[in-house]
Amino acid sequence: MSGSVIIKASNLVKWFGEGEARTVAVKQASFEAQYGEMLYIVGPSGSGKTTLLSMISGILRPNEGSVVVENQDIWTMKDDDLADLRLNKIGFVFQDYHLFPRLTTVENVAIPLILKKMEWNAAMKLARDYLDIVGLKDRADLQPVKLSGGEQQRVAIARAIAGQPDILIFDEPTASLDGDTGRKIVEFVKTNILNEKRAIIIVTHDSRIYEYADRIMKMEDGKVVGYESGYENSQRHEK
Ligand SMILES: Nc1ncnc2c1ncn2[C@@H]1O[C@H](COP(=O)(O)OP(=O)(O)OP(=O)(O)O)[C@@H](O)[C@H]1O
Repeated sequence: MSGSVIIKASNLVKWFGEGEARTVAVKQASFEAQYGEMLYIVGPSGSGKTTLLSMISGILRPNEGSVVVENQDIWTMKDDDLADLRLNKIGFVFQDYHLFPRLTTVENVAIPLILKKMEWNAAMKLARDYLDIVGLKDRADLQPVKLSGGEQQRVAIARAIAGQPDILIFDEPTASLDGDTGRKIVEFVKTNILNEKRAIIIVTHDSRIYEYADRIMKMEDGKVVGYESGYENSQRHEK
């Protein structure tokens, strides 16, 4: 499936507020993401990255334009179908992990499985397997507060992949991590989580991880203004 389109966003427009208070956050943005690719979205603060992500993941309805995910035009779907798509096809890893502090790490990872109505014991068993994939099987019964930032990030990754999403979205994955841990996480994700049935989208400001991108899409002032390859970009940063 590598090379074919998993997300096609066309002419997306989103504004907030009305009249003089109106801010147009995304202005006619179009792009495609492909199966098997790690696509970065970069750009200055306020350039519309989060708003764009919210529209392609079925969270925020665009004012104009369309989003097609695996051949489904998501903003024409019924609410229930859109909720199913969000649960089954899209996984989010948030900058501050969003782990539930009172649950153990394995319970955190089991959440999407329970939401998909898997029986409790089976969900916990599978959640342990996902923790094993991210190298944290021995931390399964601890609460998140006992883990380092990099470990918590890996728990969030295990939880996101437990839902078996085709599209995995990371919002600033390295922002709370030191440079070395951040690079290791992204390298891990590229080697172990990305495959040809899946796409990974990363919003980041962190040029230290550009080398892992297949493509870097640049946004400015609500618009997509160009692309670079991760390699070109890391070469430039090394000069
Ligand atoms: N809910 C909202 N209500 C009003 N304005 C908003 C809202 N969300 C975003 N905006 C505005 O839309 C513009 C784009 O914001 P957005 O968060 O998408 O940018 P960003 O590139 O993700 O920024 P950052 O890198 O700082 O997260 C900004 O001017 C922002 O103030």
